Amino acid sequence: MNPGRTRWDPQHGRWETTARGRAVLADPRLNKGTAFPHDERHALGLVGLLPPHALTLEQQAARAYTQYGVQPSDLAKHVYLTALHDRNEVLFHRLIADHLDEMLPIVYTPTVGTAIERYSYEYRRPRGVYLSVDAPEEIERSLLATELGADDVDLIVATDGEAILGIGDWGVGGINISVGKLALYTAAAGIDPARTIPVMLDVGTNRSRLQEDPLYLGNRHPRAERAAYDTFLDAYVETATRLFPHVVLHWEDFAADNARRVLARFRDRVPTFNDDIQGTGAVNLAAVLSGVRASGTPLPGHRIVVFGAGTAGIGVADQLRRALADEGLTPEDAARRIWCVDRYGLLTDEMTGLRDFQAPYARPAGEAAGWARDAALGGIPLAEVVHRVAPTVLIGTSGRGGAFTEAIVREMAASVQRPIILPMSNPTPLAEAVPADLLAWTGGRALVATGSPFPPVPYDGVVHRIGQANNAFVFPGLGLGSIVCRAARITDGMLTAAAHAVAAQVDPAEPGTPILPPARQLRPVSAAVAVAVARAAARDGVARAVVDDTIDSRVRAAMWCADYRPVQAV
Ligand SMILES: NC(=O)c1ccc[n+]([C@@H]2O[C@H](COP(=O)([O-])OP(=O)(O)OC[C@H]3O[C@@H](n4cnc5c(N)ncnc54)[C@H](O)[C@@H]3O)[C@@H](O)[C@H]2O)c1
Ligand SMILES: O=C(O)C[C@H](O)C(=O)O
Ligand SMILES: [Mg+2]
Repeated sequence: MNPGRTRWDPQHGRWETTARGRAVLADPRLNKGTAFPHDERHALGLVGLLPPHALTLEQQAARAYTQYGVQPSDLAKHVYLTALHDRNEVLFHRLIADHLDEMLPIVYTPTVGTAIERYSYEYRRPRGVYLSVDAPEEIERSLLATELGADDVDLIVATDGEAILGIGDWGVGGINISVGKLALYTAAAGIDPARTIPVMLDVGTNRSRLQEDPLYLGNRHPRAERAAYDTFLDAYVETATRLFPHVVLHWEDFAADNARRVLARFRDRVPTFNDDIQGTGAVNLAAVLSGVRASGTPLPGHRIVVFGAGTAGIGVADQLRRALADEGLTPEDAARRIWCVDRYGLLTDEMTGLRDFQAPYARPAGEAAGWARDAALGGIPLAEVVHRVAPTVLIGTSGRGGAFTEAIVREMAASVQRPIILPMSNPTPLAEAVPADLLAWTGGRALVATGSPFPPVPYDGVVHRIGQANNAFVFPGLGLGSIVCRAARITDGMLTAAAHAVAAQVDPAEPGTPILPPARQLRPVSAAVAVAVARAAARDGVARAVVDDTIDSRVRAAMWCADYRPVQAV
């Protein structure tokens, strides 16, 4: 079977291919299955290879939805969608677009977590590009194997699989988070899937169970030491940006130290962002701003506790601090409104082992001198911090399911009318509290949003819909805006703009209204985020394309939709 050459012809809005027959059906970009019209069947050598009657995309999507519906578990649904993705990309994206609310938890958190854990068992076909720390010299050849040229790639999502959601090191299975994020880019922001690449940066795994598993598909050695790791990442960024000069580089699910280091190393050189630090920081800021509006107290009047001071937690704190500074506070005063609690308790400046990115939030030891310490923990626990600080905002980025206990939440709610409580950890079992409990413990007063999706909670005659404080509300629009304005860098100003754009999409004044928009509005929300991001890029002097009054329509015109395009035999 000769796969032939296939390219997208933007001028005519069609695929051109030298492939014929079964090679066409085997290419998920080209394959329309039973929807191939008769003229294309003839031109592409498909006559006789398909049953005679041609269906429409809508009919195919309805059939696929039925097939999806009879899958016995969420993992089976994920596997079904993955197989569909590998057969027919347009149909996959159409199905997701038609059922976004329902399928988001399957292609994305929480089920993507299970799929990552089960990767080497559920494996059917490869997707994306797998790069190995043991062969940095193969990076160029591997990226070129996609057959994509210099002008063909807008976006790469890469992970090293060390800190997947809150479930830790899953090695090569992490490719599924890159794939899942890209599915969201397309569903939410209409990023053309053919112009993206999911990448697995396989630097090994420290999970011995994977190293010893005969079916494990990744490198079977411990994670590379720092020098080899850095050489590999340098080579990846150098090669990717040389081959694809317009590419935006998205980093996902790196462990905290590498996440910070890698971002700091490249953010002033190329358009790049870390989703867990910056995307999360921005969606959290959106949720806080929206909750703050509902609470009636302006932001500087709030006391914020962040539980879990790692990649996401400090990313969240950094953007809150900037938002407070925007309200006129000095950076020091802004940091004083934020109390961070990590695995050894409240961060204080007498702590040993404080990480450099945590240091700005360390409280002066004197402030907490008389506070109760927990001997087993080795520091001041969350309960004591809540007792002493009386926070108005409580954020969970710890990956510790159930950490916001009834006692803690009741204590918080005793001194604040509308407590803003955001258990952001994923997947679902790791949420610091579940919305039904939070509403029960606060007499329905809590303003809640969660990292993974939760169903609405009826309480005292009001149905409370639960917003999803997930970076999915930010990264798709951030990517789209950056691509459309050809951003040379991704600045803090672009992230703040994204947060404000998300917050502007909701009016949480009505009882029961979520503080973030519903997932089914991801597309208009992402368009608004993209416009705000492009404008901010222009203000910050990093937009390489013109950003003027036409930016709104240009963003919308750039959004890809899941429809079949003509396939031209050449
Ligand atoms: N909703 C979102 O958009 C979003 C985005 C990114 C991350 N997250 C979630 O946040 C969680 C953390 O992710 P991360 O990438 O920041 O991981 P991380 O490992 O960098 O950070 C977790 C932090 O929690 C601390 N911690 C662990 N046990 C603790 C305990 N008992 N008490 C207090 N702190 C404790 C760790 O020391 C670490 O600093 C994950 O569950 C992840 O899914 C959510
Ligand atoms: O992937 C998600 O659902 C959000 C976030 O990036 C996470 O790591 O939890
Ligand atoms: Mg993540």
